Amino acid sequence: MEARVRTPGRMSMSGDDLAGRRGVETDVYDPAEDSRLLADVACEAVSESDLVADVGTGSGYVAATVTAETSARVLGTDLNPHACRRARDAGVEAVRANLVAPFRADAFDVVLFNPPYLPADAAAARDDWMEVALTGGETGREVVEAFLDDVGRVLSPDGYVLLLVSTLTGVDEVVDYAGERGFSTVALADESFPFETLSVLKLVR
Ligand SMILES: C[S@@+](CC[C@H](N)C(=O)[O-])C[C@H]1O[C@@H](n2cnc3c(N)ncnc32)[C@H](O)[C@@H]1O
Repeated sequence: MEARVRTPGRMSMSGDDLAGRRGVETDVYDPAEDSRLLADVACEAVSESDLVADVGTGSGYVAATVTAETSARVLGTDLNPHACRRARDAGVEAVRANLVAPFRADAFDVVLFNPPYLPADAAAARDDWMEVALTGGETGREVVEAFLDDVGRVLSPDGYVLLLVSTLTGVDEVVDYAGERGFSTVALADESFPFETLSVLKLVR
């Protein structure tokens, strides 16, 4: 599966852009530069013996890439049933789940998440799966914060999170929120685009 580079990316999407994207999209987020950045960092970080969760797996691109490059077992999860089907078609073990809710404590060595992070535009809001893939409530951080509230529970003692964030979402706010949940944070990679910088944060306790 190839990551498709979108120009411009989701960072610069207005409501019209979203509508246009929806016009050519189905129900599943196609891999883009954010997916590729997270996959690249994860391929460097993950070991063969790790059990990995790819939360919000979408097409399964990140999970499939990490499995192919590292031989680690990667379980994909997504709220969107169409995404779960598409990920399975790509060879990914995928389950429908809200974030990490169904998983037992200490289940994963590594949790990956390329979250919905755009602040929602109430005027352009649509009740569909692309909205779920792209927007994180009024601040853009609502899904990320819900994730940070629970992800520590499912991490093994030496486990860590690789989280894709954007300057559009407020990186400092995400780092502060993670800190309040007991995580320290280091940025492993950054990539700048005209309208935003994407970073992959490693969160450890
Ligand atoms: C930006 S897309 C990323 C897709 C894929 N990981 C990638 O990098 O190409 C965000 C994904 O998170 C999923 N998602 C949104 N809210 C979720 C939730 N509460 N629980 C699980 N998945 C969720 C969306 O359905 C979407 O597939």
